[in-house]
Amino acid sequence: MGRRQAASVKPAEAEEARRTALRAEQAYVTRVYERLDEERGSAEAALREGPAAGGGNVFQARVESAVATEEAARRLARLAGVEHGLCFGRIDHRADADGPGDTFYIGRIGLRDADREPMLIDWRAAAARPFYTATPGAPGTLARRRHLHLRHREVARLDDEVFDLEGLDEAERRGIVGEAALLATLRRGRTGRMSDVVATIQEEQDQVIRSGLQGVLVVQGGPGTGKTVAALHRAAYLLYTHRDVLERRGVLVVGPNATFLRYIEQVLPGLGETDVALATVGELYPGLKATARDTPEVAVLKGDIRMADVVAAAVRERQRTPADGLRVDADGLTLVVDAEACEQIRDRARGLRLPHNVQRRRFVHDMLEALATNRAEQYERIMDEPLEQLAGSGEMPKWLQELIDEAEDEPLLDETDLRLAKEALWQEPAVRKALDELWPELTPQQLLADLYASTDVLARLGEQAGLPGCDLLHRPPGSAWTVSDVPLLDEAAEHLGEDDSAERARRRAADAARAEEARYAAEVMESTGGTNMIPISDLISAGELAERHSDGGPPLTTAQRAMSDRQWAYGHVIVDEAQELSEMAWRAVMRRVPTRSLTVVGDIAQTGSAAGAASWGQMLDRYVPGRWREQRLMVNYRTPAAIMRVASDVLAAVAPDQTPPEPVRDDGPPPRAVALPVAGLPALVRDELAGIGDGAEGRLAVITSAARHAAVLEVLPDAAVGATPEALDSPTVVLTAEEAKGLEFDSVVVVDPAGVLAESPKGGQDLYVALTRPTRRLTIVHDGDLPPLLSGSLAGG
Ligand SMILES: Nc1ncnc2c1ncn2[C@@H]1O[C@H](COP(=O)(O)OP(=O)(O)OP(=O)(O)O)[C@@H](O)[C@H]1O
Repeated sequence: MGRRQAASVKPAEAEEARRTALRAEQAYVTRVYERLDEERGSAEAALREGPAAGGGNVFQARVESAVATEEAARRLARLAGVEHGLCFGRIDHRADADGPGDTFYIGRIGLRDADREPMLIDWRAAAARPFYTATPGAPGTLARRRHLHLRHREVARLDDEVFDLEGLDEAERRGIVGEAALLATLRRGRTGRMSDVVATIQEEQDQVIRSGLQGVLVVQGGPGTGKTVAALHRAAYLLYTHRDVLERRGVLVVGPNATFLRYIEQVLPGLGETDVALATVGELYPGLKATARDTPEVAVLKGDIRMADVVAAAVRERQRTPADGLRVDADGLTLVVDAEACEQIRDRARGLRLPHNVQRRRFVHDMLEALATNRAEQYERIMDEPLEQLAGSGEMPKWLQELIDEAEDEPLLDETDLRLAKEALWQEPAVRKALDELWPELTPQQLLADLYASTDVLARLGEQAGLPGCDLLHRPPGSAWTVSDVPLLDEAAEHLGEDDSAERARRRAADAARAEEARYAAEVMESTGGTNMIPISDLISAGELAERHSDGGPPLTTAQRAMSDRQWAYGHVIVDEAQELSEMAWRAVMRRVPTRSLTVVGDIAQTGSAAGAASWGQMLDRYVPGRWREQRLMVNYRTPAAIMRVASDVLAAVAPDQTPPEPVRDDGPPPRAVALPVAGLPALVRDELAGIGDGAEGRLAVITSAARHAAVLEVLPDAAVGATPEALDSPTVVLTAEEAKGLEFDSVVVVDPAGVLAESPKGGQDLYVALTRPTRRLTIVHDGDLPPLLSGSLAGG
């Protein structure tokens, strides 16, 4: 870290200097917190006061104050999130000929004093950048970087890195204090939640964080290189730098499972950002929270890009024409539309290039017209029969013949007749049934459930799309939706258009809410003196006022609005553990960010899903051919070197073309392998928990093969299980390797490594993932032979 100490300072002097420095920093930090309290106070007051007392235009004021209140609420949320470690750094620029160098304090947010002078620089501001980028080799204009470690509002410790001893005055030189801030942070026990690293961001991470908003940035890095944490800081940085666009359009973070999202959910609020949408792929389709997983074979099929063609074909299958024409019994007649006309009507509807449910309106309209015309023709024939007999008998009166001759040139049905006839026919159950069968209104769920229900259709459409084996997707109707179904539902929704009936219901509910608001707004008008006191030009109608006030609850945040709207276009999307996404999942993600402004975070060496990525190009070139940029993170901040040696042996065997990251830590006990039946786990887990502290801080995960999962749960009944909310809060949790992805624990016990290897769909990546979860201790438990690829770097036990 390139820290140079002032070696000549005597210990007593150094101690006194340290105390003086601490006192000075404490005084500054106290002032900063006082300022934070003042800002909170004024935001709270703005919220409490609500609508500003009316001047001449009470309605305009009400609307404006609603906006101000929303802003105050947002500001309050931002201020509430930054209490912990508000100020964490200080940079001293070198003195030069013009005088002493500037000193800046760096914090989670920017604060100015009552005179608008900066007290705290937001870590994302350009002025804070040297705090992250200065190195001994390239210090820029910095003389010193100081880390302030706070405990609540107290300054507990200082760490200095001095780049230019000459650039500091004598008192400052004596006051140089500290131990490398990064390593101190890394050695802390895990709390079950990811925390921000805003005080110790490393330079290669800083480049990721501050990379431009436009285009696709791939952050490729081995386990523990801080990809996730850097991506989250990037979200906060982008929101700060491009707030105008991103606050409106929103930022979405896609993570591998709900536990992972919970694990990271505190990072952004701690960085002052509370309005970011977090979702798994299983939650991308509003209204659904799919968590069930398919077998690897099925997941591979559902994730294949050719499924897009299968879904498109499944929709076309539902736009039928009867081979012998349509015949419907209605009104005592059998109405007929011949096969050729049916096909023409279908093709006309298809030609609209609109979604199926919208095309359906055209199809129904044209079919009703054809049926109505046919009915009129039949009626005419019926009417004509007695007339023809009359004419044949030669007894046709002249006046009647003239009328018949006149009518010859008139259309069978005029516009009004046609409309009425169509309306009448649409009320006929038999007509509706027939048209629904030919071109049904469909929800994505119906389409997919019907497709999965038919082995024949699956096989046929799969073959047509060049994707054999689709009959494997067969399953009974009513089965739970899986994560791999969600991109297919999304695909189907694109073809079908929004569900018309659901949309109508939503509109009705919104209308009702608006009516209620309008009533309320009218009451406000009345109680505040009526409309005649307000200049007409400034008047906002009750309806308009209601419109702006949502439906009575707290206003929806951008993230909430975005998450409930399938067609929302985000300003930026971050995909974590992105190597796991299938081709179809990428389609669903890309749909949500038409500007293609994305951060893609992952590690090809950790791809566990059989449908996941073998390379970034495989997934991204389709959307941004050759236009994505890659940044690599090479340093592992999580896993100590001895444990990484074991993991690296596995990586060399399962993915020899991948390079493991370089560990920065070299502490902790050596990893060990223990020959032990599952029944011996409770004692081992007890010892391990004792080894990582008092249990209040330390977290332990037992990562097991699926084969041993049930047996492990039986002997560890108190442990939390799987990707559940408790998983992060319990001292011990039992997980599969897939569930452990992205998480970390002080101690990890890997049970049945041979099983984990054998079950890994890609051939071993899951074992690599499991071995790279610990921050301090690793124990491998086996009851058969240890797989040879593990024995090289392990101590027996
Ligand atoms: N600059 C840093 N300062 C302090 N801690 C850091 C820093 N960078 C990373 N870490 C810590 O290292 C650990 C690993 O980070 P993170 O989970 O982001 O890595 P990752 O690359 O996403 O790993 P994986 O691929 O295994 O999911 C976390 O505890 C994180 O807080």
